[in-house]
Amino acid sequence: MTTTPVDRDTLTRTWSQTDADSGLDLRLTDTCLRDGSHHKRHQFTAQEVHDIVEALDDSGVPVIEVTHGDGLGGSSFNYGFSRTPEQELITIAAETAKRAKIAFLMLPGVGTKDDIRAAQDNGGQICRIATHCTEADTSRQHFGLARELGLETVGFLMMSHTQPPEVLAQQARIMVEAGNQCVYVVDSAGALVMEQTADRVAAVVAEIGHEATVGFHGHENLGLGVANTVIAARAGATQIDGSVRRFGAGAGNTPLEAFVGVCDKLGWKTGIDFLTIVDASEDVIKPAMPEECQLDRMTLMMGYAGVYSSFLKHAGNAAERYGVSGAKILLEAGRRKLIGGQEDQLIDIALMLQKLDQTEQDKLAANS
Ligand SMILES: C[C@H](O)CC(=O)C(=O)O
Ligand SMILES: [Mn+2]
Repeated sequence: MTTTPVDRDTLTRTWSQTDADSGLDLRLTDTCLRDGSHHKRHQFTAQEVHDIVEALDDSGVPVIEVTHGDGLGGSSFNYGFSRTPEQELITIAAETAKRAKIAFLMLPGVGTKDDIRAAQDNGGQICRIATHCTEADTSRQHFGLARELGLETVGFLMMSHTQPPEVLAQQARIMVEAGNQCVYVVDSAGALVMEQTADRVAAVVAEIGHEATVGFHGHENLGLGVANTVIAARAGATQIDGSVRRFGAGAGNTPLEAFVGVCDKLGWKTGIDFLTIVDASEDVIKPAMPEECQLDRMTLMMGYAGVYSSFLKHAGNAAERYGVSGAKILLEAGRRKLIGGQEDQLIDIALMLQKLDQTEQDKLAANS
């Protein structure tokens, strides 16, 4: 393993100087009202968003992300329609939070510049722009606009497990040159294993660490959310995502409350009160979840095969509709290296599996 040693003091200073949360070692973002939207099939009610924001804000969570799971404009036939318009949810979140900043996510090509403007008008303060990790150039004009509007900016390099550290570093450079202030290594598939996380974060820190901050967004599909997040922080990530109770796509995200407890034990200041956030998890977040996020056959397969976590419900739907194994759909999706936006190919795979007999299906799975 090769991890570049990091000057944590310099990094913490970089973002503290531009943010009111100075004094924290790590700045945590809860994403259950965005990543959890996948798990909830985008069915959040206004009341749930109000109650969750209130509870997270009371716990001291400094940033709360609220948007359709696939970002601004995601409410569609392809990704699933929202029960409550996301701009309404952003407005409620901004009106409810007393201290926390409200972040929103957008994927170029799914959301538009007008969606960014509307999200800011409704109280969003942090614009997070996500691209596949080899397509950072598609974010240039959106970062430009966000900075022009005075928004704080964050860039997401999705599916970071698919590229080596040096490619992520080059892509991070493109985002920073476009005006982005923080680049996240995003383990969309929950496929990264410890040192692989550290090496990617360290490479991005080495490339942009003196101009911008670095973040890490983990998923639990191999049960490594907290471990990967700790090692990411040790490698220099100072902005960290998680979702209380793991409320996110696939097996969910790094459980934020557990990570807060770990930070307390490591002496890393997050500004979040452990006891309050544990109560919020039990009393407010749990009742809003359709079910707990599971580490089961389907989600383990996602981590193992490197499949985008938000494919879980789509693969489940296709499996049920065409009477084939959801786990085999996911294995084949991993073999084909599908990325976000290719959800329709899960149906192609299900139809292909339907035509194969059991032995042929097993052979295909074994080659994945
Ligand atoms: C749009 C995606 O759900 C973004 C994300 O959370 C990830 O890639 O992970
Ligand atoms: Mn995610």
